[in-house]
Amino acid sequence: MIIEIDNIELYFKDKCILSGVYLKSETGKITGILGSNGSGKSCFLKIIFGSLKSKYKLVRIDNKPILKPLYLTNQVTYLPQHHFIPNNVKLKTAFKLFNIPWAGFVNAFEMFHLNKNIHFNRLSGGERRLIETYIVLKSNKKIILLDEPFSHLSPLHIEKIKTLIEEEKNKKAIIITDHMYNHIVDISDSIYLIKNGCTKLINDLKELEDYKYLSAGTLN
Ligand SMILES: Nc1ncnc2c1ncn2[C@@H]1O[C@H](COP(=O)(O)OP(=O)(O)OP(=O)(O)O)[C@@H](O)[C@H]1O
Repeated sequence: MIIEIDNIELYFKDKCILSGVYLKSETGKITGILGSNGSGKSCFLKIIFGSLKSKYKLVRIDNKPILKPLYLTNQVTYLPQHHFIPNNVKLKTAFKLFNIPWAGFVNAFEMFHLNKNIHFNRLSGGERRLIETYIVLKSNKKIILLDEPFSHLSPLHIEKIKTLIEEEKNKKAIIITDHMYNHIVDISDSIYLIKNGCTKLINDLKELEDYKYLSAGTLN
C-alpha cells in the first residue's frame, strides 16, 4: 500500500500553517517527520487521520483519491500527543477494548506483569505513554500515525519501542514524528522536514543543518 498526501492548505484565521505539503509513505517503510515547535507536525498528522479539517487536502491510497476522512476507512490508527485511554479503565480492559493480547505485552515489558488490574491513572506518565504506543503499534490497521511516541520514555523503553516499530513496519506504513531526531533518523526510511509550512524531503542529513532545524556542526 502506498499513501500520498498532497495539496494541503491549513490556516488558523489568516495565519498559514501548512501549504505546499507532500508526503509519501508505504507498507514496509517508516516515514519520519521533523520540524521545530509549532511547525505543524501534529496538525499534519491530524489532517492525514481526518480529525482536523484543512482548506484543501488530497489523500491517495494506491493512486485512488480518498474523499472521506481516512479514519472512516478503517485503515488507520493514530497516537495523539495526549492520553487517549480513559483514567478509570483497568489495563486488562484497555487491552481487551483494543483487541490486543495482554500476554504479548507483558512478554515484551515484564515490569507490567502484576499490573493487569490497576487503573490507567495509577501509572506514571511514561508508563501510560508506553502502553498507548504499544496498543497503537499492535493494532491491525495498515497505516500507523505516531505523534511523539518517545516523549517521557526512558532510554531502554525507547529502544524496545524502536524494535517494535521495525517489526510492525513489515505489514504497515508507519508515519512518525518526534523531537528526538536521532531516533527518527535511526529508524526512518525517508524523512521529511516541515519548514515554513512546506515539507522538504531530506536526501542528505546535512540538510537538517542547512534548513536550520539543527544548529551547524550538530551532525559532525
Ligand atoms: N486549534 C488551533 N487554533 C489556532 N492555532 C492552532 C491550533 N492548533 C494548532 N495551532 C497552531 O498551529 C501551529 C502548528 O501547531 P502543531 O501543534 O501542529 O505544531 P507542532 O509542529 O506539532 O509543534 P510541537 O512540536 O511544539 O508539538 C502552531 O503555531 C499552533 O499554535
